[in-house]
Amino acid sequence: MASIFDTSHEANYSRLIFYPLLLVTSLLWILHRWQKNSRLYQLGHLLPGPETVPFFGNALLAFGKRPDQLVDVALGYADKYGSVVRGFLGTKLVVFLADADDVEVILNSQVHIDKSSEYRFFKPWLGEGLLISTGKKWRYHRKIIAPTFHINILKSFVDVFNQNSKNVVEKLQSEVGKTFDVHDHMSTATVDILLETAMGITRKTQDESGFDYAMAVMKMCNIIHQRHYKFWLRFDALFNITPFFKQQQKLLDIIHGLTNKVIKSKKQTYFENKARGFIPPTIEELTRTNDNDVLANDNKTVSDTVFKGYRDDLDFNDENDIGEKKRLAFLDLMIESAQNGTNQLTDHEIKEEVDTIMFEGHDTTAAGSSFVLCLLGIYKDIQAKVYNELYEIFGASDRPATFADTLQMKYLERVILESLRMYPPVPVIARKLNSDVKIATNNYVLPAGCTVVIATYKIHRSPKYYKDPDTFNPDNFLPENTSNRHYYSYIPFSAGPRSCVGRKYALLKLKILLSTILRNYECVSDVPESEFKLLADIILKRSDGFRLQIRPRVRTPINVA
Ligand code: HEM
Repeated sequence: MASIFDTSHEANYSRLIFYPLLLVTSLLWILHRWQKNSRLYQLGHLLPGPETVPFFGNALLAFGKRPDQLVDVALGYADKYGSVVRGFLGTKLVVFLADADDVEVILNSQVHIDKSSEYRFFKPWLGEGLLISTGKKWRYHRKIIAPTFHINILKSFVDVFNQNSKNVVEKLQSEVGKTFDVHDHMSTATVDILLETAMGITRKTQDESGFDYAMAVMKMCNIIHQRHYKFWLRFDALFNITPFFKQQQKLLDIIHGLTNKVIKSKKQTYFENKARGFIPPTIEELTRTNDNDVLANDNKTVSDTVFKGYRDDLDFNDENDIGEKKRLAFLDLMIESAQNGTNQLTDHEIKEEVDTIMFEGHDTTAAGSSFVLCLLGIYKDIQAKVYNELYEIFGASDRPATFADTLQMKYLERVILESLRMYPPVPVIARKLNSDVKIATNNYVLPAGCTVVIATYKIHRSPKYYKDPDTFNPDNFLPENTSNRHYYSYIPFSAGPRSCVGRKYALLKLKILLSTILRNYECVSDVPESEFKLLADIILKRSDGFRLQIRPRVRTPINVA
């Protein structure tokens, strides 16, 4: 009796395991067949790339790798397969492009402007701001935001850039004689500058909330970085049960709390001023150019030439000095034009744009300036040439830089551009295709629905466009070397209609910040480039830290061998 009972119990137990297993296997088989028959899969497999395994595609290739190892993994595949490489992350097709002709097809298009799904991690923070919005909304907002970065408005920020650069120099005094991470200082300075230029919050008017905001921006960037390289954090359901989610909520309360508070108080001030008969100048008035202004060749920056083939909506330095104009932060400009009816932005949309500018303008320039200082610390002869140029402009004086001075910093500008070539702060750009695209390489067709990753870092290091691409050489940006180079072989700020609106702002700020530091300190770095441990999440950084030493500068010209 007992043995009969045991046998039927075992049979029940086997059935309990067998049927669910059969169901799961059948489902996986159906999924696999569906995957194999899908258009994305079939067209994707016509592109070069590593062997795939069922369900995972190529996702396992990145499994167990540290974020700093992923850069080498990705570069290894690019070396093996060439300028077009496909990979499957499960059912998702990702195509990496590293040829300027192919990249131009995507970036120069008015159609392929949608960001890839990875950008959704920014949504709780930036909402539908310029970085992630698309379609009509993006086009409308871009039309409103681009003029607020007009060169005349940027000129009015020169004092802010100078004052904050001076603050950095003072803070750096405590680092003399030590080895320290210069990125911390660049990050703080960048947020301070942004608080003032984007929101009009100065050190004087800033209370604790300004400092908390700066800290929250830095920590939010960190959480988003984690979501990019920790695979499981990509799923909202999992992310929402981790401590990161709670931390994110708190940080967003601080960030949005301050932006909302500032918008409210700025609007109130606007109405009070209006009642007293004071109307601030409009964007049109601030950016109006004088027809008699002649474009002198001396007023062109190196980047005016480098970026002239970008076909974007940013103006050039096409005028002489416009004289003293009132300084208005981006937020003031947006409020003013919303109130006078020039734009239809709601307070909520203005908040999203200000938050976007705070994010985009922060980590990018902090990383960019840190790379420049470390590279100059390594290449002393190049640093000497930069200093000699600064000495010619400023002598031994301590006077702040003017906009006209920045136009004379041609060698420094080449150094910045070269640093952005070798270490582009945004190392890749990702787009989602809504329709098929034929690219120049082998007439390959990239199918609708795939994600295109433009491998800026790889293009910038291609021997096809740069002689000795792994050597730091600011002369790569001499006119004779730039004139015949493919425009899309240099895209640190992206290019085309969706290029970085902050490009001119960034270059002007970098010139003032870096020139002020270099007039006061000599940089020394004993970590060669070969030992940089690059970490590419959203922004390219060094996981080994931006270690630097500084010495007070002896203000005399340096003999360059
Ligand atoms: C060295 C500094 C910077 C670099 C290398 C850089 C690079 C870039 C790149 C590559 C993009 C395109 C991103 C993409 O398509 O995924 C972008 C977009 C953008 N950047 Fe920058 N950026 C810098 C500084 C700034 C600054 C200082 C600001 C503002 C103050 C800014 C504001 C923006 C905005 C708003 C967008 C979105 C534009 C759009 O989609 O229409 N950036 N930036």
